[in-house]
Amino acid sequence: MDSRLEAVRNTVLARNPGEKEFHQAVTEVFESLGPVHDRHPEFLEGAVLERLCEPERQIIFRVPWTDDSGCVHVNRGFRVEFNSALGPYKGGLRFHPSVYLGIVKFLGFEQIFKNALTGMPIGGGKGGSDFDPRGRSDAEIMRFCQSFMTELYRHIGEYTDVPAGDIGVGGREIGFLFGQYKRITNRYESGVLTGKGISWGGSLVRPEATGYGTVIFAQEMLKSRGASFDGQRVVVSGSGNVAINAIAKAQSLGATVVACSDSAGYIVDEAGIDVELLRRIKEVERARLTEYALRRPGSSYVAGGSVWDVNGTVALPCATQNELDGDAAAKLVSNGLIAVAEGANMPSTRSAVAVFQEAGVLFGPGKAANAGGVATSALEMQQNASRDSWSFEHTEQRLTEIMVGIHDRCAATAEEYGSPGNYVVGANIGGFVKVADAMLAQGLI
Ligand SMILES: NC(=O)C1=CN([C@@H]2O[C@H](COP(=O)(O)OP(=O)(O)OC[C@H]3O[C@@H](n4cnc5c(N)ncnc54)[C@H](O)[C@@H]3O)[C@@H](O)[C@H]2O)C=CC1
Ligand SMILES: O=C(O)CCC(=O)C(=O)O
Repeated sequence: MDSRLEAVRNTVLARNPGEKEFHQAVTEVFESLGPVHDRHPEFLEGAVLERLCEPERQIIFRVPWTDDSGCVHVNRGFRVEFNSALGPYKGGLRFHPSVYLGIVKFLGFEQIFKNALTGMPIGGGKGGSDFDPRGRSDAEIMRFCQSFMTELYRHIGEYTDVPAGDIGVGGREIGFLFGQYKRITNRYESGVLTGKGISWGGSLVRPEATGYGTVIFAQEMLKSRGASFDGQRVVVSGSGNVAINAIAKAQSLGATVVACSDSAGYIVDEAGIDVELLRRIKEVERARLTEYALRRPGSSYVAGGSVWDVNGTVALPCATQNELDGDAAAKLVSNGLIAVAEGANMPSTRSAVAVFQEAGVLFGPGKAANAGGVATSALEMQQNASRDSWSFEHTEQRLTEIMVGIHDRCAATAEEYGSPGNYVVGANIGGFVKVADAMLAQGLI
């Protein structure tokens, strides 16, 4: 790493002790930015990096709620409003027991660059809670969401901060959160949240957008080498919103997706995953992945282990951070992998990324490859602002144009800064320069 940037990075790490995922995200971005600072000394003079790494605002709050038996629980809620140079803070909410400040900050930091890459007017933020939704009834989820929003409402708004979903937060939770916001404020402020239901201000394609966008990005990478999804053997991790829609899109382009996972194990289905069955099991019944193998002849469930043991030519990690390490990467490479696109945020460890890049595998980092979700959230905000509702075809066309644009911008930026084919460099520099220019233009704030 460039020594000027290393000094800033070390200060950031020392100021934020124990936040290892945030440290990892910061380090990975800084490693790309040396050439930019050679060309733009004004970024150093303006302390852009120091400011960028310090969130504009961090909110931590108590979330008390009662379970169905009347027992009181207390969770912790977070919203990190990281950077508003390009627009209102924008980013999802994660409900998962692993959530703490370091996770929310890594996600919020990544979101700044991702949102800049979309070309839409959105800043970066992220939030969530250490609440574990697993096994909770609808009534418990509703009470938790209502309590969470009873504090969060005073910090968000169409022009301030616009949350959405992430792990553990989907359409059901956004509904409960929106209802409580409306009740407290007495305002039907559609643009305050995205990922809403289609009959009350949501956008068609938003549920599919992250998974579809990841595959569109991967398809563009494959095209750069004269290949396509047609005939590829694809391995996906996760079985949530992003994974299911990535599977659907990859198979619609002629690939066979042979495996996907949850936190307890994975399924293998050599005939290609039956997406409608998977959707029913995960999204309607909210059951475990084991159900899939019980109902689908010819498929099998492997308890524990790693889905990356299954060989494929394309890998789409769509579960969670640091789920694919250097050993798994080496195994995938030796099994014939040609491309990886990250549907999840930072699913590959730094050593995994190094293995892929050294082997010449096409590698699309999450902040570029999974930007279709937040981009379609911005399209939802546009529809809300104009009290309009677009067709599926029109919205999907916009998503496709945005993803192709992100791919091309990353490729062109990597080339311009001397790292042709390196989408990590392209995404980090492309996102950074846009935000840094806006920050300098807006003065010392
Ligand atoms: N929902 C969205 O629009 C966006 C989501 N993402 C990222 O995509 C990833 C997945 O999010 P969603 O699909 O929305 O969440 P989700 O809650 O719908 O699904 C998460 C899935 O990951 C699995 N999972 C969690 N930990 C795991 C582990 N250790 N090993 C294997 N599987 C594990 C869960 O079983 C579940 O199937 C996250 O990294 C999220 O930050 C990124 C951009 C947008
Ligand atoms: O749609 C959004 O606002 C947030 C999506 C998100 O959380 C992400 O891109 O990681």
